[in-house]
Amino acid sequence: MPHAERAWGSWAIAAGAVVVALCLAFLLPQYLLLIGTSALIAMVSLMALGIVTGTAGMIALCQLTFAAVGAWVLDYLMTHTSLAAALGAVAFPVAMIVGAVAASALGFVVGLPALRLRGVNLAVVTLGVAAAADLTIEKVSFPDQVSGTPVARPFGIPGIADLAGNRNYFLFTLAVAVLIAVAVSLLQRSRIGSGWRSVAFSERGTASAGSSVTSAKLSAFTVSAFIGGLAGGLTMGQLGTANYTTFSTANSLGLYVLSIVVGAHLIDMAILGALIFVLLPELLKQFDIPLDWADLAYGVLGVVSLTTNSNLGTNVRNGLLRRRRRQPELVVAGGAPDAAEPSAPPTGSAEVLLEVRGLAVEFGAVKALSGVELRIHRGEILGLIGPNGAGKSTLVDALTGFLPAHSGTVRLAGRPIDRLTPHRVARLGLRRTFQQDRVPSTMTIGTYAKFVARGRTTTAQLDEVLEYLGCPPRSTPLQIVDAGTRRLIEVAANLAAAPQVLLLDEPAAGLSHDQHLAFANRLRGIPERFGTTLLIIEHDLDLVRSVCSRIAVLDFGEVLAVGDRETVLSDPRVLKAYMGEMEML
Ligand SMILES: Nc1ncnc2c1ncn2[C@@H]1O[C@H](COP(=O)(O)OP(=O)(O)OP(=O)(O)O)[C@@H](O)[C@H]1O
Repeated sequence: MPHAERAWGSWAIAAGAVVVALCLAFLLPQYLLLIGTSALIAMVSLMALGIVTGTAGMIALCQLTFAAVGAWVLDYLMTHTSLAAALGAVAFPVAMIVGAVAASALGFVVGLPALRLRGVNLAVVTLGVAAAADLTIEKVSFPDQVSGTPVARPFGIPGIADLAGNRNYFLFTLAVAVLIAVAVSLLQRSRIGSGWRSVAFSERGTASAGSSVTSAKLSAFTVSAFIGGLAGGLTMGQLGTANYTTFSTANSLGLYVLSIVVGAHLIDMAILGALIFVLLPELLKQFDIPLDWADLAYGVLGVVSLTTNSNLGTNVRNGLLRRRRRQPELVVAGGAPDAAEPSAPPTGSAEVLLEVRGLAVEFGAVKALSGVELRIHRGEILGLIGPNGAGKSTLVDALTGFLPAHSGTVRLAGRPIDRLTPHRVARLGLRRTFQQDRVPSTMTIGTYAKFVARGRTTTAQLDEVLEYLGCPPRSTPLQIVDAGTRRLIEVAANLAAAPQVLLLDEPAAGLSHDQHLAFANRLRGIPERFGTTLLIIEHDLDLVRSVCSRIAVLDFGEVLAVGDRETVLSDPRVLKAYMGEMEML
């Protein structure tokens, strides 16, 4: 099913849910209206958590701590200050937003450890935050408990003893939930959302696209905490009062498991999660089963989701949208060689665009690179070859900022870049691709390429570069693209960013023979057509011979030879270095 169709499917489900909720507001009795409001608040919490866990791929076990902060600040402003008297009907929404800002500040702080920690270590830290918050709130208590005055609902809506009050508060919560759903949906489709999805798949891939991994992670935590804080404010309005058990660590854990079960980064699935959240306890009550069994049910569903690498939400979604069960066929790049392409490799100008002097990298006792000197001229394609373990990938890592602990200097168009972070290097116009797959399967080709290009391309230019390299159309989901084609898409996306120099680390791995030939033809035309100078690491010497005018050879971390291809490939030292791989030459 095309991506656009799926997006419309989500909107249709969400719009249908809003209509149903509006109807229910006028049909449901008092008690069910209260449950409906709880479901909407749970939906908001799930959307918030879905940003950090589902989209950005980090574990956060303190989501209700953010809600607690939002609720506490709102409670304080409404019961201990003159805000309500000064602002009247709008005091509640204003206090709710101030509470959410306070929660987002905490989210930023909690996100800081995420810059260094991943997986279970991050889980432990966020769990610690939740436990510390539990203890603190138990000690300081909620302001309404100290004053004995419950929080007044917004716009003069009466309290929970009143049917009209509960209906109006349900509608208020519905309006807030819809606004948040629209905002989250737009964010997910924006550059910021692409950054979250990219960082979940590969931090190196994100940095090489010129995006800051730090910003992506911190923004995910901050936005998630902001929305969590709004959910806390809504809870205060719903209950009028709160204590330390309302936002407990155990409830945070339950919410996390629920988000795993339903895949809450999809907004329609946050609705499903909210329904499970309120209906499961009701069902248990009907059968006189203790409510603790709900936690057990979440636990079992969570374990099933984690072990089967699937979730209830996606399964229900697939069923609702009647998506075909079988895996769609892989999309592969076209591969017929094009006779119209230039036949001689470009030689470039005399200008040195990238200059490497005395570069050395050590991994403990291993000298991966020592005294590397290299000059790449504007407009050329330089081949970098060498036996396995010679230091080729290490060189690309060092040039692009991924190995800060190196000595020597690197200059791009005369500017020193060797102390810059990877995303700064990428933004200055030195881009790279990877040997391993760093292309996130959660995006379409177009979304990914636009993210990598950082606004330096128009849709028409993007289509041109994709077509030039024989890639599938923009709307194709990367999930159904084969591994070799994904590398071509990585090259195309980086070309769309119009870098000065692009370093390609084994770009032809995984391509068929036909695709190989077509790719070689296309590579030769890149400097002239797109103005990008290339350095290519490749084990396939036929490809190197056919596209590179000059070749550099690395062996045991040192430059063994550099010069025009015939001279280098017939150099006896190079032949010796390749002993055992002689048939390649
Ligand atoms: N993170 C690391 N820690 C320790 N040693 C490393 C690390 N990365 C690379 N090395 C070592 O540095 C040397 C150069 O490795 P590198 O991957 O750069 O070689 P390569 O020429 O790219 O090899 P290949 O062609 O197999 O990709 C090897 O001896 C490798 O074992």
